[in-house]
Amino acid sequence: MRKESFLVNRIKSVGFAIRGALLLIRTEASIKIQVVLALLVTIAGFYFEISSTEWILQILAISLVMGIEGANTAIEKLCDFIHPDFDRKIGFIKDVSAGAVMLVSIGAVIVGLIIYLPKIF
Ligand SMILES: Nc1ncnc2c1ncn2[C@@H]1O[C@H](COP(=O)(O)OP(=O)(O)OP(=O)(O)O)[C@@H](O)[C@H]1O
Repeated sequence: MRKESFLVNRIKSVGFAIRGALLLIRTEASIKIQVVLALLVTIAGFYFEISSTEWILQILAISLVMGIEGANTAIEKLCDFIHPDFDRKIGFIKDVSAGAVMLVSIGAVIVGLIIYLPKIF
């Protein structure tokens, strides 16, 4: 069988990644909420005319939370696939994975407060 070129392989990988991101947004409730929040802070960014540095921090915070949420979802699905029954170790893995989302979310909220509180009050 003919080996596909490096470029064709890369383009296919991007296609799989886009399909994964769309699946995530279509199927996971938590990421839907994060998408809505991301849209709201993006509107706020334009409304309050935040600086380039603030845009960079805001975009980093949004993508970090969504990226870790995606990884958390993948870990949960993997756990459910390899061990659908109740297991203390699976519970630990899922808790740690959810904890990672919570940690970056706290950071993102703090970034948001530092950017917007001085502009609102
Ligand atoms: N197979 C299992 N064995 C032990 N504990 C589990 C198991 N499945 C879930 N848990 C516990 O329930 C918690 C929630 O797990 P679940 O997979 O429902 O995640 P979730 O955060 O509710 O995910 P989502 O709402 O995105 O589907 C886990 O963090 C873990 O403490």
